[in-house]
Amino acid sequence: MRNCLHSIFLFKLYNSGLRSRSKCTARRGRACSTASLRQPVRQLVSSVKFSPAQFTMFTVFLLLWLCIWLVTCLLKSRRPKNFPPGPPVLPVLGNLLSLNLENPLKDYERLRKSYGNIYSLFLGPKPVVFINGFHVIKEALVTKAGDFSGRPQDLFVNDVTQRKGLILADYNPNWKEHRRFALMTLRNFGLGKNTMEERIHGEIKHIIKTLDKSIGKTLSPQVMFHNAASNIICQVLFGTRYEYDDKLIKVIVRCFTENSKIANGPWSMLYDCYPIVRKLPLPFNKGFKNFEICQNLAQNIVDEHMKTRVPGEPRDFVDCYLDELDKRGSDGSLLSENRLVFNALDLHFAGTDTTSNTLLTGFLYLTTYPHIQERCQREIDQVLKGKDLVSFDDRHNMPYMQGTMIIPNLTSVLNEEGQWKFPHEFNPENFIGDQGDFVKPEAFMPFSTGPRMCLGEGLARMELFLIMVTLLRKFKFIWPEDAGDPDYTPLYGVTLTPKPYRMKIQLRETQ
Ligand code: HEM
Repeated sequence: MRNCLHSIFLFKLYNSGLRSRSKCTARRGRACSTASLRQPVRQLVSSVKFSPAQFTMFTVFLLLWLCIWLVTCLLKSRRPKNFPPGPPVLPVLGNLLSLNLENPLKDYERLRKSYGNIYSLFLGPKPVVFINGFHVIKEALVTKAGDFSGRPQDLFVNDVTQRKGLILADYNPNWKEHRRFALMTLRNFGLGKNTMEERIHGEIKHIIKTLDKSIGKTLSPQVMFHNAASNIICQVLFGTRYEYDDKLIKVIVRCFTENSKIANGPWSMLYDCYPIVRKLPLPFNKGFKNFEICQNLAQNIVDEHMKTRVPGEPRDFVDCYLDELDKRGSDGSLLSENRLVFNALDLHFAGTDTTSNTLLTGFLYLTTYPHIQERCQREIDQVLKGKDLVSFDDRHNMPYMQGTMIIPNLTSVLNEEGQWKFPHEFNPENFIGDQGDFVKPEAFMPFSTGPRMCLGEGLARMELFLIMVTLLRKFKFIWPEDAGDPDYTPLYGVTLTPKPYRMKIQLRETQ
């Protein structure tokens, strides 16, 4: 396994070397005066006259060069010895033609069935190894964590985020320091304490206000859940929430959702495979523009904090980071004002798209499986009785409700035969033990596992539980009669999003 990663790494080094060399040549070319070149070139062209023998030699030379190029491509795209199996590789294209680049999830599953849990593909000329299934993933991410906790540094997303964030940071002291700082600050701001629950309940009031306006009508929940998730993490990061029609947050959330799709889309795949296309005006440039917009907005927020902060009295993550910078001074720390902007953006993105898409998936299934929705509501009524608000601790008495969190991510493990009672069904029974108690199967790893596992898991779990219970207690969610059959196929992106849908809102009769 280490060998596989090693060859990918070498390939990346090779690529980046080529890229920087071609840049130098281009720069040198630009420095020359084009006018001074034109004259000798014209003279050369007019003085060249081919005899038939020269022409034949030239053609033979060209054909020979083409053959050498083809053989080199063929050799480059052959699987190295001991490399995991996979489908036959085409020169230059690799296995790109065997994938649906808009959404390759079904292809990955098909290849897994043909070649086993560890197989390889060539994305263009780049070899990559896919690992699937609970045991293999656990062995890689936990047992051999040191070998598998790095992150590639030569992809579209690295260039967009300028290699300064946390999610894609390589496994190095910079990642370690920023991860430790983020975890510590999240804890200080109430993760696992009542303060965070209060913040989430505060946001739920706004969700309820939006739903109340739609009683008896249908509503597309996408923007509402994205804004709610964004506001919860924004309060921790920037000490503020934004109204759902606020211009700034609308722009940021739009950039996040677009970039989530662009980053896993066909154009960024092209960008990753063929460095030669990177400077061309192709649709992936939108990703750079979107990120720049977010970066400027986040920089403004940080600038505002620098003006209004009281050192030693942090209001939020940004203030904590600035306090830490003061404390460390110039002791060679890896924290910096510039990195603050990128880390805050990473946390904002990671805390928005993920949680909101999970809520959207949850409600899609609950509206289309009304018997499961009703069973959840019976359990909620029974446990909460006269209680005003649900608290995170109530989850211990709601085994069925906890079991509704099915997340179509890390799909190979979350659907794996042998790991689940009903591997291909939306069925909370997957999480119910013989005694009717809540049981979390080992294969439930939507937050990943090992040192790079999600650092917002605690916050996300709290958000999902409190939001779902509160909304299910008050409202009934109905699949509209004229909406046709539900389509559960997710849209592919950094996180999987359900296709846009509408749900009908009713007040529950018990209310
Ligand atoms: C249902 C919601 C969520 C899901 C399913 C989820 C899932 C994941 C997964 C699978 C990873 C590992 C990615 C990798 O291997 O590189 C991850 C990493 C991460 N998540 Fe989440 N996440 C969620 C919510 C959140 C929230 C609310 C936050 C914000 C506090 C957050 C912050 C992060 C960060 C910063 C990382 C990178 C950690 C590192 O590389 O050390 N996530 N998440």
